[in-house]
Amino acid sequence: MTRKDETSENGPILRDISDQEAAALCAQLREELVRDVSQTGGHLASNLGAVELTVAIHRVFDTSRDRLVFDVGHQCYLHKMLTGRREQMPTLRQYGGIAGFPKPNESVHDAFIAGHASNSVAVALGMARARTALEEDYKVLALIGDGALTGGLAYEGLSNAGQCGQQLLVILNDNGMSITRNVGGVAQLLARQRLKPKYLRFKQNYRRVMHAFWLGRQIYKVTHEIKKALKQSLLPCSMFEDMGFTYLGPVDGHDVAQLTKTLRYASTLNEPVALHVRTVKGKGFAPAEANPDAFHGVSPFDPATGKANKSGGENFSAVFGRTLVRLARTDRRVCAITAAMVSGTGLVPFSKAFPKRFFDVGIAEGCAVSMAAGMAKQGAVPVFAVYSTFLQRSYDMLLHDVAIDDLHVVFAVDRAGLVGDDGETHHGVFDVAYLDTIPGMKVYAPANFSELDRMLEQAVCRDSGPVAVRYPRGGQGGYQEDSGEENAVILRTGKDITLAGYGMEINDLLSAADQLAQQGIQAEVLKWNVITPLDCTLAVESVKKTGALLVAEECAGQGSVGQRALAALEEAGVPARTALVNCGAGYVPHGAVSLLKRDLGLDGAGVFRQAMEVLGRDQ
Ligand SMILES: Cc1ncc(C[n+]2csc(CCOP(=O)(O)OP(=O)(O)O)c2C)c(N)n1
Ligand SMILES: CC(=O)[C@@H](O)[C@H](O)COP(=O)(O)O
Ligand SMILES: [Mg+2]
Repeated sequence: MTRKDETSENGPILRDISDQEAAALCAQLREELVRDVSQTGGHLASNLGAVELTVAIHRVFDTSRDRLVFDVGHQCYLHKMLTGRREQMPTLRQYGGIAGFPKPNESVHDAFIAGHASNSVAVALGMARARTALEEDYKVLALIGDGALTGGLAYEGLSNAGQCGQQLLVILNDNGMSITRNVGGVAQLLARQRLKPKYLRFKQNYRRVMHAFWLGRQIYKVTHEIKKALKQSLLPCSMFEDMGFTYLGPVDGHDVAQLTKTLRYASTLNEPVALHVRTVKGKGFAPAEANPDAFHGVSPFDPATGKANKSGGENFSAVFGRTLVRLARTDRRVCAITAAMVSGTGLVPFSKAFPKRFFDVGIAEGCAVSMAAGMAKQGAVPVFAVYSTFLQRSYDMLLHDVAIDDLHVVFAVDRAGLVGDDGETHHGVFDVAYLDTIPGMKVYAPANFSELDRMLEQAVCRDSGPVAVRYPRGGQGGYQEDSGEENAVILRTGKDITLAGYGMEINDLLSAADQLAQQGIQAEVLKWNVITPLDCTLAVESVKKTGALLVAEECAGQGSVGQRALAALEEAGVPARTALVNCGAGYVPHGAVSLLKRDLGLDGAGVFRQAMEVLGRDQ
């Protein structure tokens, strides 16, 4: 049986439902959303806040033709539910299931890839321009949150879009929150903008009073000045209008009837329109409304209480945060920077202990790196804690602002390697290559908590120039010793094959070495502690002995440590049978890290299998 809310041959999916039916559908979707995400985990709070908005959009626009561009895309679950994927929600973010972000290869309704913030307006503008150039006829929408609006790329998009002179609807979903409370001047401007209804009421009353009584020129002048001051304090000139948009709002984002009416009106305007919608992050699920930060991205939980099914346990981010607090206690030059990821990067304790030395720049990784460069130039020791995938945004700032002058900026590169459920937009598999291209850069790859603690101290207190410490999402593995201060160390000696790697992959190499030992093969296990600049002296010596090298790493194949190691062998004239095990040339999908590693041959069994192949041994 088809459902009224999922059938669309032509036109908006929900075009035929009444306001009452729309409100009932919102309640039902909200309930299902909580139920499904409590099983799979995911971005619950953002989606709860976008229920009415998504339903209203699907009452007005036909997303199979009209192009709806999500910013970040973490708030697309309702859209997926309404576009034929409602039954698949229990597979959300699971290996082989539907993705947690829009994917054009999943549905014609997903107009564009999303995952990284602030690009939606630029992408939507590109679509609008293509539509006009190709003389086609459809609407283009960008749905952007107030958090994403802290990113510079959003303004590049807006600045161009406002002047484009054609239909383009930017919907601002303003809930006052990024992952944590939104920061910066634009967040303040939006907060004031939300007071607009009060201002309008004031204006109406003021006019009425002025018409009723003639109070004389002097009084008028005085009140005019008061009004001007009030206007400046309550409603600074609308940023959107100044950029060329017709500004509508702010509108109550949980009144589906009103939203639909406003969207219907907006859809008739053949010009750039900015619709400002006020929403509540976590709306309708009390634990999420009370704690939207904790429910931004959740692991499976009890839908009755909101309590997580499993407690998280110790992780690299928390160890990083603690170590940085320790270092900052003895050195007042140490400062911490985040780009809207204060909780994810483990910086909450630092922000509380040293509020004057803690800076959240919003979703502005480029700004964070340039700001860190400025701080370093003036004698501070800035530590920018950032996810590997988001640091990609700052490649030019790394090269231009930090490296040329060899400034001592420390990069705490979190979520390095596979991250799991977020998938291809979020895996930290490119930093190994891109950081290696930065002149003067040093990159540490701790394999466990105690190495992270020591290497971070080294990076902050004793190194100079740009230096990064990269570590993965989650907890440590069985290998928990500190391997010491050498650039590379032999953890286990053997004569038949060299298994080399760094970071948490060491656990899989040691497991493979155990499995090889059961076949009578003695593997030498080499661990790099520093991967840029890469010192291959020990690796070359080892391979001279074993005649075979396998390098395993959770990173893209191009620019990998393995590639560099092979080049070093060639340069040294050491012949060897070799295998490079990594993420290859493509993108890695979403799913549990253990399953992704299995598919890539990066788990212990996979490394064992490939080592056997290198050695030409039957299994
Ligand atoms: C370039 C980049 N940096 C950081 C992030 C991590 N991130 C994901 S969602 C989010 C907050 C987004 O806030 P907003 O756009 O207001 O959406 P809301 O969750 O409030 O609906 C952040 C910082 C990201 N996705 N992309
Ligand atoms: C949507 C987004 O980019 C973040 O919310 C990200 O999903 C956080 O990932 P972690 O769960 O690893 O902090
Ligand atoms: Mg927000």
